[in-house]
Amino acid sequence: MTVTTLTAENLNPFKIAQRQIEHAASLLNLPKEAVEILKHPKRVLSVTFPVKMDNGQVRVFEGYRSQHNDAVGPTKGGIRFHPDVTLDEVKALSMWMSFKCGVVGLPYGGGKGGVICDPREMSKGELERVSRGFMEAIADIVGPEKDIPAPDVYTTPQIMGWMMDTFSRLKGFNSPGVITGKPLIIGGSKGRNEATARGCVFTIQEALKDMGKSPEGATVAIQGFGNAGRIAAKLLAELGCRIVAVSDSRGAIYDPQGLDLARVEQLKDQGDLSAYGASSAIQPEKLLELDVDILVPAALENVITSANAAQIKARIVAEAANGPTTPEADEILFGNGVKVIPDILANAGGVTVSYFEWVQNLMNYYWSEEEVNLKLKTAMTEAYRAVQDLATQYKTDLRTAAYMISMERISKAMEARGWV
Ligand SMILES: NC(=O)C1=CN([C@@H]2O[C@H](COP(=O)(O)OP(=O)(O)OC[C@H]3O[C@@H](n4cnc5c(N)ncnc54)[C@H](O)[C@@H]3O)[C@@H](O)[C@H]2O)C=CC1
Ligand SMILES: O=C(O)CCC(=O)C(=O)O
Repeated sequence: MTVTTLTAENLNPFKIAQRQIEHAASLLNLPKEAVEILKHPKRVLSVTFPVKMDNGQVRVFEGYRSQHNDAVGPTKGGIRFHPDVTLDEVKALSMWMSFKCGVVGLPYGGGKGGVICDPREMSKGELERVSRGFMEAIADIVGPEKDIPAPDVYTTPQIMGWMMDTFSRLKGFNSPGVITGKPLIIGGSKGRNEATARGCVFTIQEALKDMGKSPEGATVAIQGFGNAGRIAAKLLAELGCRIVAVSDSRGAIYDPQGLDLARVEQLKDQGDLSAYGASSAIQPEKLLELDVDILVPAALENVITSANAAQIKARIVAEAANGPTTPEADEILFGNGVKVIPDILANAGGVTVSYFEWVQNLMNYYWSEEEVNLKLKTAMTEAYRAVQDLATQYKTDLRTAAYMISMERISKAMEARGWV
């Protein structure tokens, strides 16, 4: 008799990122030292900083900045404000940034930051003081030629503006290139706010084309209704898709006939999607299992695991979020013929336009929105095609192919520098 021991799936994002690297490395012929280097961030800074809250009390916040690999160029990646931020999450997010930049061929390595806090419970003044406090705490290791932050979960253009201002004051000169995703008036790029979603939609269009399907009438469920999810909903609806379900941190709504997006947006602005109507409310986790053509996870990590992957009915899973699918779930989805457009490709539009913003800051010359969007379309479409071609060649999934392209690129840069 054989006894099968079921071990719990390891949901630690850092361990997951390392497994993804090892899996892609098994199909490549890279120096083993290069693979070992890629499995760890080069530098991690852990900080605490005091902030005076509105009630007069001082609260000490904790945050991190992880810089994964700078062989290709300075490190780049967002800053997350969320109560569940952990050091291992930030490390993984910085690793995913390196591979994301590699997929779209940007001259950057990966970085990421996070502060353990809940902006939904802070006043505007408290949020500003936390933002400035964190930038002051990490100022020594960031900069336009070192490490360039940007927005991520629960951080906004306004927060980028405050952080840029703090950095500039510390240095004694205006330094717009230290951070991207800024308000337009202080050096932001046209198109950056929509870029993550727009890039994701370009990849969905390519996937649909390969399947011989049209976006017209395709049904879509979107988890997360913030920068990535909300704008993806709008852009997909403009292409003729039917958005049947959306969710946020408070709940999910579903209408098989298609949601009235203008009303959903209005309710989100008022802070309560559930006011859409009781008959449309569904269990948030059920959104992932709806019978739709396209599923867009656009919230947090580890939402598609071995526990629900077999129940996913969507034909395309476009990962606007970072790390929504575990390796075990990837295997199940691939086996079931579900096309997963991996985070490091699907959401690379954000950092691509961040790169355009940084370039514009450095040359002090600004582009039209049309120019930005056209350059973004070219970058995303070419990246998608390269990843799809390699996946076909190796009979593997798109995530593995995307890792292979990036790891090869970073490894070559490390060799050229004499690191390995
Ligand atoms: N903002 C950007 O440029 C980029 C963002 N991403 C990724 O996209 C994802 C979403 O980020 P943003 O849209 O920027 O953040 P955001 O802060 O603008 O929006 C997050 C949304 O997720 C919702 N949410 C939070 N917890 C949830 C849960 N448990 N279930 C359902 N919804 C939940 C929130 O209510 C909010 O609607 C993250 O994984 C982020 O790393 C990736 C690339 C770039
Ligand atoms: O725009 C950027 O630099 C990075 C955005 C980001 O954090 C991400 O792609 O996950």
